[in-house]
Amino acid sequence: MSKQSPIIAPSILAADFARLGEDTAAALAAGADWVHFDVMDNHYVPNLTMGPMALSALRKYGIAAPIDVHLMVKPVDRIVPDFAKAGATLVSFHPEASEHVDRTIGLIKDSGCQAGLVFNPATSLDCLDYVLDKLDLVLIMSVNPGFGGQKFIPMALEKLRRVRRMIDERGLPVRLEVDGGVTAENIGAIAAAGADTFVAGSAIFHAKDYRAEIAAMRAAIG
Ligand SMILES: O=C(CO)[C@H](O)[C@H](O)COP(=O)(O)O
Ligand SMILES: [Fe+2]
Repeated sequence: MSKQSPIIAPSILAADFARLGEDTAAALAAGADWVHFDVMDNHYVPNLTMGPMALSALRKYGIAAPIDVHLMVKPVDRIVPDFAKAGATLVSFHPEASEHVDRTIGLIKDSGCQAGLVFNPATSLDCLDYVLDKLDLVLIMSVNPGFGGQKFIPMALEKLRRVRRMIDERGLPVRLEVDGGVTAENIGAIAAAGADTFVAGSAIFHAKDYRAEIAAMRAAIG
């Protein structure tokens, strides 16, 4: 199993919160594949964003694309079924935010969602040895979580290469996602390091022309 077809997932953290439905729909109409939905709890990370009600509102508005929920909340288990009911497609969490990583993965799957595990820049990949075959996605953070608009941390590239090797050696259909500071300028190097799923917030939503920005990203991925 090698790299899967590229997915571009705009982080709506950088969208206009006063017109979230329209802005999300505009990014999808401009060629994005997924919606990346950042959930911050002012506890696991020092910021506060959106919950299941906002996700449900996007579904009601008519957003039908896969919604990739990035949970930066601790503890994580209690809120997982709420996001599943609200219409999440994939739910990712940080191992530090769960007392029992394997149990949380099971909970996400039993709720009817795909499961992802997220690694901060300084978090070890050790637990992946034990759970990689149960995951649908591994997310490598290329910034410290909590805020959009930060600069890409280059050491994420080596981590991506390591996870790409693990996925390929085991022949697993696991997506490898990157999140934080992704731009049309650095996305080529990120793809070459093994990522196939790209979150980009500021680069897309702060661009004048979403379509041109997404097209430039796709061209650079190759
Ligand atoms: O999880 C996140 C931050 O914790 C965001 O998804 C990430 O920062 C994307 O925003 P940008 O592309 O602006 O860096
Ligand atoms: Fe994120």
